[in-house]
Amino acid sequence: MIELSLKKSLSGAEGKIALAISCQIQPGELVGLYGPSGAGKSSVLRMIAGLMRPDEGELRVGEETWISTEKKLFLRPEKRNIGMIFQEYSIFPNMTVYENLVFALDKGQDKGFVDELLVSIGMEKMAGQFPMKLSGGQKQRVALARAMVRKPKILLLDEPLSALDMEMRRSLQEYIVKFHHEYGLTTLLVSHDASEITRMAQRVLVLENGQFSFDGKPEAFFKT
Ligand SMILES: Nc1ncnc2c1ncn2[C@@H]1O[C@H](COP(=O)(O)OP(=O)(O)OP(=O)(O)O)[C@@H](O)[C@H]1O
Repeated sequence: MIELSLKKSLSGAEGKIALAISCQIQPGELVGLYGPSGAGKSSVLRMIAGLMRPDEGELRVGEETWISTEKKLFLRPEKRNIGMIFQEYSIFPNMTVYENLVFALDKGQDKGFVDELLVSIGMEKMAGQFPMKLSGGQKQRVALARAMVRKPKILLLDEPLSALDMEMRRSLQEYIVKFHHEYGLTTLLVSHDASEITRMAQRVLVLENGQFSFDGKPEAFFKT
């Protein structure tokens, strides 16, 4: 279970936001994170990943404490077993698909898992291609596989589909849901797309004015 209670003062073009959020996420949940632009959705993911420090609060994952400002505890990002995908394609252009995946392996980790992932994303025949030759959807499939190489238990997705056309978007949605089930993940998906969240997630957290203003079934929120 992920249990978080975090505070962070954010400041941007539209002024200050006092982010003060708390929630519990059960293992195996696929949760959508929705809210207006600039509400702090990416910041929530970044704090979970260890890429941003909260001003105050606690983050517990299973038996581990990843953040406790009270105990002055902050687990480094590389120690957190997390996979992450962003909107922008984050694969290395100078490496083939295969090399991109192998590069993400832990020291001493078996390369066999890379072959399994290539099959899972339907790209085993494209292992020798460079990203330049791939479509946006294929690049994001590689990014998804790369995020999975170290067998994370948590997958954080920051609008990974928003640069894709509808057909590729649908296809990648299916890959994400498949991976979520196949690898027993707990997944958090930031998206601006109500239909995407409704299709993929069992639960949506709506971030507004620094707080979760809704926590429940996507159908219940988006029908209003
Ligand atoms: N390290 C930081 N410290 C303080 N404020 C920050 C920091 N990083 C980002 N911000 C500000 O926090 C606010 C929320 O940004 P964030 O990217 O988390 O929102 P978002 O909901 O993901 O937005 P979008 O939907 O447009 O991607 C912005 O005003 C941003 O400038």
